[in-house]
Amino acid sequence: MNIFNMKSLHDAKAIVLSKDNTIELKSESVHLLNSHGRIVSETLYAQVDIPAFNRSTVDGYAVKVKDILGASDSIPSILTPKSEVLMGEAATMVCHLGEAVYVPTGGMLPEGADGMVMIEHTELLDQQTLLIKKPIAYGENITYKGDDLKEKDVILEKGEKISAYDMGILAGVGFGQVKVLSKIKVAILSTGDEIIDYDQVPNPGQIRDINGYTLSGAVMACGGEVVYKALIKDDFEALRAALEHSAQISDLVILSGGSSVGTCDYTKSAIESFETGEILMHGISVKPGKPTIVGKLEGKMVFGLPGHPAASAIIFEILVKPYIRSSQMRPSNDFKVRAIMTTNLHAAPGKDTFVMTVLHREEGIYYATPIQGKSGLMTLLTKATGYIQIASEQEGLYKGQEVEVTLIKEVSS
Ligand SMILES: Nc1nc2c(c(=O)[nH]1)N[C@H]1C(S)=C(S)[C@@H](COP(=O)(O)OP(=O)(O)OC[C@H]3O[C@@H](n4cnc5c(N)ncnc54)[C@H](O)[C@@H]3O)O[C@H]1N2
Ligand code: MOO
Repeated sequence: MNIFNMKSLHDAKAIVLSKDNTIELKSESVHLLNSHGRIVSETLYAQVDIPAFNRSTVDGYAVKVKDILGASDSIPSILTPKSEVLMGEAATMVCHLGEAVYVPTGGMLPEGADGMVMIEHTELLDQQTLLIKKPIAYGENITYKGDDLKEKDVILEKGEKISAYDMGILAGVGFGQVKVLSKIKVAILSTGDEIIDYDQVPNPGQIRDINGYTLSGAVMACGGEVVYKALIKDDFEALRAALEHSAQISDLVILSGGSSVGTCDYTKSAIESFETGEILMHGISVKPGKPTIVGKLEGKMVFGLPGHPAASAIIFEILVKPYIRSSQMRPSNDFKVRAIMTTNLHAAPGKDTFVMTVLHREEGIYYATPIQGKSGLMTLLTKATGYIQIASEQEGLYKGQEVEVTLIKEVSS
């Protein structure tokens, strides 16, 4: 009985990421303070120079460098100190030959000066006499107008994610509002008669919804917004109604459970029951996650993930996350670490096998220890630092072999 029309992982990814199936997110304007982690929807250019004026990087005296060539402790150069520059105010004086002007760190350099001497290399004998005991190079201890960023320089390219440092530079050039991609709107449906919410007490045979929350967190971590989250019983009409509502209010629908072929697994038939519904695949040759369904409804992608928490999480990582990133114009850039296997590991022949793994580091080398367990075990995910992918043609991995671990969280040691 060939129930699944199985796709290889490669083909599944190609279908999910094909131009016909990806969406273009709209653009919106957000306040700078809310821009962290958002994706810029148009290239941002500096509108001014940073710094906007020549300024000192030290507390000291602005001088003409040729006045103090060869200055030393034993034969200091003698200059006349002039009025000082005040922080936050324009330097209106001019530094002439034979003169020095006091400038605090970050203060504006007076016209005529071409170097800053640190105060510890000077000695103020009286109001008219300043000894300089060390020479400096032209431009020393000065940042010039536009050294950091010049007007029209690119700050962020379209599609880049805004970091904390980017927020600072955007403030520095005066951006109060930033044009970013709207967050992808995601509906998450946890299906199954046995599923109850966290605040209910399970009767025998019932379990609390884990996937709905894992998937919500995973969507948010990818920069998406969960606009609808619901528990749906194994009831064709209820699932159909939830799918219809989800497709209307979201850009993407994710279901968990009901992807297999049990009598109550309605996901596939519910999608197909709509005129605009279509099944793109049912079954991917991966372990875990084989019964995954990918379809479309009203032009929106619908991912039917397996109910087992680890399987649904792996399929999110390898299929849904790349889909969300492609909608954000960002190629997948999973962070991988090379590590040494601490045990032998068997793979499922003919399938790409994904195994949750703990990483530890000894003397600068990472070691990967697979967490053995069934895909229904949630603790696999909470313990794991990442996962190993064993290609379908490989029989397994051996102890001591170097592998790539794709990180799903930060490495703590
Ligand atoms: N005859 C076959 N049976 C199964 C096959 C198969 O190929 N032939 N594949 C197995 C595999 S692999 C998986 S994975 C599961 C997937 O089944 P479903 O997607 O239909 O998921 P359910 O049966 O609804 O649930 C499986 C398991 O996960 C628990 N679950 C479901 N939802 C949640 C949730 N939101 N939070 C926590 N746990 C959840 C559910 O109670 C079940 O224990 O099918 C195999 N069967
Ligand atoms: O997706 Mo299933 O987890 O291979 O058991």
